[in-house]
Amino acid sequence: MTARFVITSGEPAGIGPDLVLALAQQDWPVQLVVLADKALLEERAEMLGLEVDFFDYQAGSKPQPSRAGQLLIEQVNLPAKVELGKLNTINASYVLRMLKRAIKGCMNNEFAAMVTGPIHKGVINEAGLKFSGHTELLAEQSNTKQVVMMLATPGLRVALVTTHLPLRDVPDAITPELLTDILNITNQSLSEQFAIESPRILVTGLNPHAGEGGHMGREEIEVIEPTLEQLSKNGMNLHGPYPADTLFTPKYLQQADAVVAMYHDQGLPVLKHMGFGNAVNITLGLPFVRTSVDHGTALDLAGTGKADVGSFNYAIEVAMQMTGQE
Ligand SMILES: NC(=O)C1=CN([C@@H]2O[C@H](COP(=O)(O)OP(=O)(O)OC[C@H]3O[C@@H](n4cnc5c(N)ncnc54)[C@H](O)[C@@H]3O)[C@@H](O)[C@H]2O)C=CC1
Ligand SMILES: NCC(=O)COP(=O)(O)O
Repeated sequence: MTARFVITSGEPAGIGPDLVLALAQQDWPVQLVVLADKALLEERAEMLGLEVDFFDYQAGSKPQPSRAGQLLIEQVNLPAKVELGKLNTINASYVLRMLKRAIKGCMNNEFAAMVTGPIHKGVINEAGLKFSGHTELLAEQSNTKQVVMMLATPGLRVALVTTHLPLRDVPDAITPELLTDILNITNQSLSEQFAIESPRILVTGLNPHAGEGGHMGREEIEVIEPTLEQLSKNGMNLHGPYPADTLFTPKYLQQADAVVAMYHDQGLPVLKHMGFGNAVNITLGLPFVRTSVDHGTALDLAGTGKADVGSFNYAIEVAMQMTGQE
């Protein structure tokens, strides 16, 4: 049977609406159900000069592959009119309603996967709604104790121990328990969802030169090394901790199935330098498949026709691979 994926269209003032319209320019072997305000998409399609026919999604209907020129929509009402590129706190609830609807549909198997468009974390917080990111919301709403953010581009996968928190708080957040969970989830997901036998995982240190034998920080000696030792005894194929500036060189990466980095801006700039526009963000450890774009809301590009849809397409393709559609 054709698989049905739910697509959240993201921050309405950004490029999310443009990207979902771009998805409708080609056929897909799965059915894509887009959560959005139809009037917003109609207006954006006109601006971009795109011909798209909109159809209303009927839950319970038989899924059919999505066809070029057509978009299946579930209506989500926008509280306020959108000005291109201008964030509006009143519309923050719209973004969260789409996400919660998608999560509910994935949890009850209405959808085989969710693919998310970019949201703006700042405006949601400005609206008084505490929000760190999709990753954290997905864990909370699906009652999952721990998830892993992993970005992937052909030739490199980077999973993170910590995600959206101030840099000042990172060292204290890296405990043996958290590191153990992150490595277990990453290892299990690479084996089961990516069919990699005994994945070879390289782990970064936290400090410059991985602490230089304790002279530049002791987290490697006190937390990272003992955790890797323990998990290696259990049979995991782990290597490190390596200085991040050594690990992210071809000699090391050629032999890696994934890198586990300690924090967001230790791992992601390297991945984006290598594959921006052709990378995907995957949340591992959830009871369903969730993929997303590698970029943000690009407010400067909304409605211009200059947004690159490469990462969104790749996010759908990876969701198809992960759900056995390819
Ligand atoms: N998946 C998600 O929901 C993500 C959301 N964000 C959020 O996005 C917001 C804006 O973040 P920024 O740091 O400004 O990053 P950004 O990715 O929105 O923009 C950075 C630069 O890349 C360009 N760019 C981004 N996507 C593009 C695309 N598809 N095609 C062509 N050019 C593109 C933009 O024009 C800008 O010059 C923040 O609130 C951040 O938290 C950031 C990353 C991922
Ligand atoms: N850099 C990735 C990012 O910030 C997206 O995070 P999330 O919203 O998918 O948790």
